[in-house]
Amino acid sequence: MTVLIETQGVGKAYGEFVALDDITLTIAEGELVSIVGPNGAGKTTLVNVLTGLLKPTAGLVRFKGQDIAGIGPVKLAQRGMARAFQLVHVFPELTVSETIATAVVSQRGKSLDLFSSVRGDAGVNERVREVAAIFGLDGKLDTVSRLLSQGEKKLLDIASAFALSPEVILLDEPTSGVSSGDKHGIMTTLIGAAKRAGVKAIILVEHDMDLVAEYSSRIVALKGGKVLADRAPKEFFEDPDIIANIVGKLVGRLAKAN
Ligand SMILES: Nc1ncnc2c1ncn2[C@@H]1O[C@H](COP(=O)(O)OP(=O)(O)OP(=O)(O)O)[C@@H](O)[C@H]1O
Repeated sequence: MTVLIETQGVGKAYGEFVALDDITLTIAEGELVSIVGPNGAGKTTLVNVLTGLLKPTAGLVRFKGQDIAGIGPVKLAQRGMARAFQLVHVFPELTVSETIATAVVSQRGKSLDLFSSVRGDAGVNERVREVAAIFGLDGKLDTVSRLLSQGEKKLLDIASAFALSPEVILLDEPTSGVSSGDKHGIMTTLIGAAKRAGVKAIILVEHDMDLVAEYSSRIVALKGGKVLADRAPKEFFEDPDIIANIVGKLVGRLAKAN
């Protein structure tokens, strides 16, 4: 298995507070690795380190063998790892086509003089239509994103990350805010799209244990900034310690939220 991402002894402190402690893990081609854990476990901090947004205070983080500590999302996307930008929330008045075009243009290193240049750029338009079609959004190209359903907004966010043609994609609660009936539809759409688009690995941060159990090839559980478990789903959900420390708590939280 080709390793795409690896951390060795990663630590991250916010002042005196240790949010990540000695995290060593790998993510290889073909994997869908879920990162789970209770509130405050360090998931967001870890993901920010893995995507080069935060520089760890200790240890190494590498993507395809190269140090990516703190390199930032733009450089990281150019090297092949992308994360949904939540553009839909930032620019609710942009259409589906303009939102995806923003990502395509940023990847091609063009200036953001978007709407004069993009409309006439056949290459960009073609890529926008291609990405929209993968996500079933081709009928909505001229709809402003504010008017999309919650599920469509999620798909548009993820489509924008796919527009960067990444090898690795990071999905941070891709179905949050979506009704439970639509969650599996979104997951299957995006996993199918990832395969078709040549994405080699997916990192998923997710609280919904149903989704984690169904779609992960491996699960990394964090607690108090440490790796509590790093296992395949079957072993993960059969371990009573994990059920007590992670799954039970999250299921309890979901039950309260629903
Ligand atoms: N910028 C910061 N400064 C100080 N402490 C922080 C900062 N960011 C996060 N923390 C703390 O670090 C710990 C880990 O936070 P993090 O957001 O990574 O957890 P999480 O697992 O993503 O939680 P949640 O599920 O609630 O989003 C928390 O105790 C949080 O309060």
